[in-house]
Amino acid sequence: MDFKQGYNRWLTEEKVEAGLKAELEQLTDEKEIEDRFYKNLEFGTGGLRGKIAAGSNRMNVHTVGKATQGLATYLLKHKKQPSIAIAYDSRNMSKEFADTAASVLAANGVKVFLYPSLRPTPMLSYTVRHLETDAGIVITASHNPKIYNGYKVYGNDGGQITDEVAKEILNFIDETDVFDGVHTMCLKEAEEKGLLEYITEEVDKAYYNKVATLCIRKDLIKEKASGLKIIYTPIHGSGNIPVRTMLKKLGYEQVDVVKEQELPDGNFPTAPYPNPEDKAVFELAIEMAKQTEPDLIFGTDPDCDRIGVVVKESATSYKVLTGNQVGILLSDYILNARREMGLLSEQDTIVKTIVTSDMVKPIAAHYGTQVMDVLTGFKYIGEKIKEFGETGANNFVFGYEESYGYLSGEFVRDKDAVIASVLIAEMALYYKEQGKNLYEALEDLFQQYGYYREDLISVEMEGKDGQEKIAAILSALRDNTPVDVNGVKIATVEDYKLSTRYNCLEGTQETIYLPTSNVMKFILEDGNWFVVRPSGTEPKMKIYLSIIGKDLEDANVVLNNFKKQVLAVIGVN
Ligand SMILES: O=P(O)(O)OC[C@H]1O[C@H](O)[C@H](O)[C@@H](O)[C@@H]1O
Repeated sequence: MDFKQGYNRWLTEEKVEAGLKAELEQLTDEKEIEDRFYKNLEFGTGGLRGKIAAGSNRMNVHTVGKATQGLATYLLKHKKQPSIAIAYDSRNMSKEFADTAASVLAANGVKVFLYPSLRPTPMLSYTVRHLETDAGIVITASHNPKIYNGYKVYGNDGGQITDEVAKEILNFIDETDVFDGVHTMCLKEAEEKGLLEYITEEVDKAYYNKVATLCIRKDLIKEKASGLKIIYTPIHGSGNIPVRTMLKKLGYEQVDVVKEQELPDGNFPTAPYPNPEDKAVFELAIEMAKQTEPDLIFGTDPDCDRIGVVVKESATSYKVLTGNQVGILLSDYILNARREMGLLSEQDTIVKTIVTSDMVKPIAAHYGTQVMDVLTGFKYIGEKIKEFGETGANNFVFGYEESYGYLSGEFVRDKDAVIASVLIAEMALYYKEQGKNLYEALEDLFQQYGYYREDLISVEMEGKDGQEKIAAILSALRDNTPVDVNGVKIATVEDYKLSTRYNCLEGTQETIYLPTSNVMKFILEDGNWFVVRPSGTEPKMKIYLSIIGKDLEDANVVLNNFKKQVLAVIGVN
């Protein structure tokens, strides 16, 4: 795409929104202009995600309008009178983009159900199922910094759209001219014509009632919840009301919210990177904890699909558990509680992703249950829930990713930090009754199943050059496959692009039955592994590492060494 042509068109086109045009007129840096116009913002299975700014490769009312026009065309092709639910989070421009999407859909005759105020992403997933709409949209860039926004599309099953559907929608988007091809209707007119309805509290209530059904040790909660001291931070996002409502409903009376991070604010003033993976977002919560000594500290990201848990490690130090560690704790807790309640069955299945720790495997084996691996992305876990519903061969009990996403139950088909907060509170309460905090409970699991440790290295690679560099690194790994890491042989190479699992020791190969993706996984003879993949949501290459140590200290040493060795193998430093 000739970026100069695109730039000139946006400069001269009448329909360009005045603020965006003014922004474009100010641009002088040729590289910046190229990056904004060398392509259209990509629409993939994750929908759109990009910087909020003017340009064809940016998030703005025009690119959102174009994507929505493509989506409307897709819906109308498959259904005579389609309907859709729309939610948005606390980000800058989220409400505006939600309104733009509603306006375009209504103009195309699609019936829109729009939330009147911010809601978590998982509540949209629920709403699609509850209102039986044909699709859903959430405006959010999840945990990304404030300059980003995004647009995720859901199917009528409440899960994020599949690769196939995304491709079909993309074709319609590509056929749409960003200015002349997008229909719009003012929202007032849409309401009058019955094409727009605002979603009422009835849906919130139905969702809260469903979440309450996921508690396992119900008596324990009834008797003891009021004694658990919790510090919670919504990190300026959409979790504040739903998480507190749920905790209150269940009887957790002692919930202190971090005041400075309580209210929605798209500038994330106290947490520039509003990601519960980042310890910095918990600094204020930890300060509070030093005064009040709570039993549990946790925080949810802006669209409340991710959750981070902080534990007290020693008298003075607090630590954010990794996504893997919370997943391990919850997996064991859920299976154990199900066993105690007589609910456990061989069909019980935990679904995780290929970049998530394998420590859950011996745990599931201990309870006689199963673990299934899928590609990175919660949509693949959502797809499994759907498949289990169809075949009846498995019973979905829990799904999680190392990236701080968890889900139990079947009425939501995406990671849900409201649900996770309720489960984590119940788990903390259970261990409190045993005289342990979550850190001690985790230590017990390590002792029983092995000292699994994981790490994630994210290498920033911005723009077009960055994309090319990541592709080149993966090609090099594919073409000149490493044979060892510091003398330890690589036993298995999984290439998810070619769908092959190669046993390097025996020279045999089998097929991987997962959708294709440009991901390489290397499993060493000693069971340690690393994975390389491009992030689908940020300009980053991600390297995931997993090792098993003899004890906590050994695991730290092994992990540190492994990190250096793997970086050397990949040729990144
Ligand atoms: O592709 P990445 O940047 O690693 O992000 C991967 C993550 O993207 C989104 O947040 C999805 O909802 C997650 O399910 C997924 O894990």
